Amino acid sequence: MVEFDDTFRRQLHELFVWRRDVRRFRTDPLPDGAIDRLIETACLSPSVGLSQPWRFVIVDDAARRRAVIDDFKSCNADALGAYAGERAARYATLKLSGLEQAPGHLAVFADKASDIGHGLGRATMPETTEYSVVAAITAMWLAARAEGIGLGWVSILNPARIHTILDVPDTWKFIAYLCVGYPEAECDRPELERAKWEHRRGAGEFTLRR
Ligand SMILES: Cc1cc2c(cc1C)N(C[C@H](O)[C@H](O)[C@H](O)COP(=O)(O)O)c1[nH]c(=O)[nH]c(=O)c1N2
Repeated sequence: MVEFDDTFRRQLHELFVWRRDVRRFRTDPLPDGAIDRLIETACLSPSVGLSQPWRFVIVDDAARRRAVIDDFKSCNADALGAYAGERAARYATLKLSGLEQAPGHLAVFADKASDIGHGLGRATMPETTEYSVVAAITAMWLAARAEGIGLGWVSILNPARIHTILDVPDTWKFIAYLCVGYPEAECDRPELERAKWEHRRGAGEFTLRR
């Protein structure tokens, strides 16, 4: 039996406040085993039917990393092209990945074909497989921050291309490409808010009572 006290709860709240999506990394390497440890923590996450559908690919190969970076550049150029006027000008100023600097690259997939969990909870909502993987990523994001490690989620990528680059089974659905490393700086406000792209809103805007 473990009990959590007020001090822990205050610190946990600070962890939520100070977790960031990181795009600006120092290039110094992560300690040996850091990514494996984060994956171990992620595997403690809730999953539909205890299916543990997360699949992790640590990307160390330089050619594969280069191919992912090239795909990001191509997708980001397309994304920029979809905006016009002032919004396009602002988009062009944003830094939307730390792929070039981050010492760690980690791709995360959902295994849609796994029998683990015997289908429990998935018959009516098959998408709960993907939800489970996102829950694991969130746990990893917070665990990393608690160690001073930053994590940046990159979704400006072509999933089919990532499949080919990483040569993973067809039944794996691409969920996230994560940059991992030490952040250049810490902040308690999202970078997109500081860049005046969007502002963070409070819970009152998203909560209904019925
Ligand atoms: C599913 C998903 C996908 C992405 C992101 C997040 C999530 C949850 N985010 C990070 C996102 O911009 C960031 O979380 C918000 O701006 C809020 O900032 P903090 O995470 O609070 O720092 C993100 N950021 C970025 O620069 N490039 C990207 O491709 C993505 N993609």
